[in-house]
Amino acid sequence: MLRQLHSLPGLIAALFVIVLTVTGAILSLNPALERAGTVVPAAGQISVAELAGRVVEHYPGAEQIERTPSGTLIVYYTRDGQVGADRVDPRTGQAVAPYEPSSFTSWVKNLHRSMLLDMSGRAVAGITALAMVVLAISGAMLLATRLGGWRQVLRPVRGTLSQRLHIELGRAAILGLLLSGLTGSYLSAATFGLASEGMEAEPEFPLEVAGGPPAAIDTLSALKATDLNDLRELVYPYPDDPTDLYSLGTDQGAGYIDQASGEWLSYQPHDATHRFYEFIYMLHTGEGLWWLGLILGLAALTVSVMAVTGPIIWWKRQRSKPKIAANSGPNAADSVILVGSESNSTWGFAKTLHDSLVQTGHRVHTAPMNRLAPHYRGAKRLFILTATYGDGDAPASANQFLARLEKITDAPDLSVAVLGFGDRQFPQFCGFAKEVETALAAKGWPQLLPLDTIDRQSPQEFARWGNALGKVLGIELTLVHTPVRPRTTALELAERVDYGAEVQAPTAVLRFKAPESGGKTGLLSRLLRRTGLPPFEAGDLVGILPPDSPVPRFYSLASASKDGVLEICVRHHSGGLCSGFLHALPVGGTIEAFIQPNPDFRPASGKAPIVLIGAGTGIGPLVGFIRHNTSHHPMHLYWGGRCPRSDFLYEPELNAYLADRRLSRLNATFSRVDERAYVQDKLIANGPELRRLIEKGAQILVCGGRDMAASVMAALNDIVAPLGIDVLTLKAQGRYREDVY
Ligand SMILES: Cc1cc2nc3c(=O)[nH]c(=O)nc-3n(C[C@H](O)[C@H](O)[C@H](O)COP(=O)(O)O)c2cc1C
Repeated sequence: MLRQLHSLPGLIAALFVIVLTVTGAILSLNPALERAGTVVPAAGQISVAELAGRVVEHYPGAEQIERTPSGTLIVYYTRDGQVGADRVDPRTGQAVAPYEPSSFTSWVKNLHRSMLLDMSGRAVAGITALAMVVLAISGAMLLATRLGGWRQVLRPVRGTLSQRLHIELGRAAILGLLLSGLTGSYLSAATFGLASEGMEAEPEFPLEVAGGPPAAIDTLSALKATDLNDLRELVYPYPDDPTDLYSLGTDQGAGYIDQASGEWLSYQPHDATHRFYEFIYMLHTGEGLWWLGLILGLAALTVSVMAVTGPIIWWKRQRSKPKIAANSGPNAADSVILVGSESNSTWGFAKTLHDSLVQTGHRVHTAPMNRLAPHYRGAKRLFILTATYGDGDAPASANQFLARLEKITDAPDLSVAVLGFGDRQFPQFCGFAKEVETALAAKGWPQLLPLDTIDRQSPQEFARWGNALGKVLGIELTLVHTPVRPRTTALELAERVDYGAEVQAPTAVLRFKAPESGGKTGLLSRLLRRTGLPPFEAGDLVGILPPDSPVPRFYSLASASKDGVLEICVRHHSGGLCSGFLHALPVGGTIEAFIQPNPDFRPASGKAPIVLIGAGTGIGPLVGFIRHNTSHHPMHLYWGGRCPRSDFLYEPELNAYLADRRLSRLNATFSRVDERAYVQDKLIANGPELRRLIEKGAQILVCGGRDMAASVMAALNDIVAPLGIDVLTLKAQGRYREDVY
């Protein structure tokens, strides 16, 4: 619901919001520009009488003096039968320049207020301002939900570039946008009589005047008692008419002043509602508060970027959403399927189960696990199909499931079957599915079937689970699902560097490029510096499909697409289908591959040092980070291999990076030399220095095998213990990230 509330008005209003905010940002410059070209005396320094006295010396035909909210003084006058208007200096009363309101500003103002139309345009502008309020509030609530509560809303965020831009800009600008949206909505409501503007003071016109010869303007007591900074306008009496009066408007009220006595003959203050209206007007326009205007203008500018990133996020979500037909509502369904997935393959299995149950007459509701509802009114059974990521962690669509489950107190009237999807190569095989099963059992949720697991999307294992489920449900259930082959790109091996054969750790650095398309396109691509590679960053994953297998194997990327090559570092495991295929691949040979973004595993921006830790092929993404460290951010690398003569991966590159300061410190250790040591031993030896780095806010990125990662974590726990923290604290702060396999 919250998401719909955020995305629907967002999409509809995007265009109008862009017009409103870009024009708003332009207009917000005016008060500051005006202020920069204006002398504003301190309060109590110049009275209206003094100013009027100075003005009259230069403008004997002055008819009116007006002061804008930013402090610009404009004198309207008649000279030789011609009317004119000048900006004047309050200290001398002399002209600064002729007053010529900018036609561009009036056009922009018109566009901002009414889309260059009449009242219908004003209504659109008002509704757009309201939509901006809805967007700002629903966006903040979405973020709070996503980050686990209002206290967490300032936590670092992860995600794709569009997501991070959208959230960071939204966070920076939200208060400004809320203020602009709320004040804009109020001003619009006032235009349409839905809110009151109050009454501008309308003093009575005095019927009697003191009479007698007019006194010099700089001696009039009412003008002497009025500070220049309170002036709005002073209108002079008609020349040679002793019965006419001065009309004076100030921030507080308005009235008429006798030409001869200089006394107020009538005066009326503005009412409180009008003063409130003017205050809101000032907050909206920044007129009279130029610095606020600039802040609001900057906030408004972020909207144009968010109006692009928002639809990109929405479109990507729509595209990746599986199309589930006949999806009943959560309370109308008798069977509920909840899906935990990161790269969507589990959705395919869920859809097969959904369709089969619908065909056998069931009403089925299928949704992501994060949408677990507190009640499913008519449901008899709940199926949880979930993948596992990281080191037994939840996939993206299930990362809030356990927290939601925790909040449900009553065991429901339905029974549950959990089916885990994973890969037996990972030590925490289906680790998250097991965690879910344990949490459900601890809460006393009845079991429909014991936990079952599917290795590498095996259609046979899924069909077998379907049979077991059919028996329990008393129906014929045939689950036939062939995993959809991911959309891949062909890449050609351009270069390989081999290491480690002598130490029984054959490892290759493989560099792929897009195959030459030749002809015109190739030339155009070269001219446009296009690489033909899909976009990726170092630290993302590449999924490679070995021949005769529909299931991809993932490798961490050591390059970014802007480098023009896709680089990975692969160790040959005996019997390994994909590593065997890659090690046998000759230069010129091709692979089928696709990118899986891994935005969590990246060096943080900012000045804090980065500590990179890895062993063996784990150096791949770490080298990528160092290669792109052209701003010479302090980076310390700890890496472990077997023997410096045989498997010192990337040795020449690392030395070059040390020389040009992309790498601050290289700590390489080897396990098959006389002083044998592993990377965790080096960490312990350098404990005090690491502690200093961590105290300075260092971020730690670990990449490599699971055993190494466990030893590194244990060593670092000992190292940071004197600081009163542990690795889990650093993890929660986003300062300890792992890419472990
Ligand atoms: C980076 C990464 C980490 C993974 N970690 C695990 C794991 O710890 N345990 C496991 O059983 N499977 C793991 N897997 C395998 C996935 O859970 C499995 O491929 C699953 O079928 C993917 O489902 P999805 O496409 O719906 O996300 C991992 C896969 C990747 C790419």
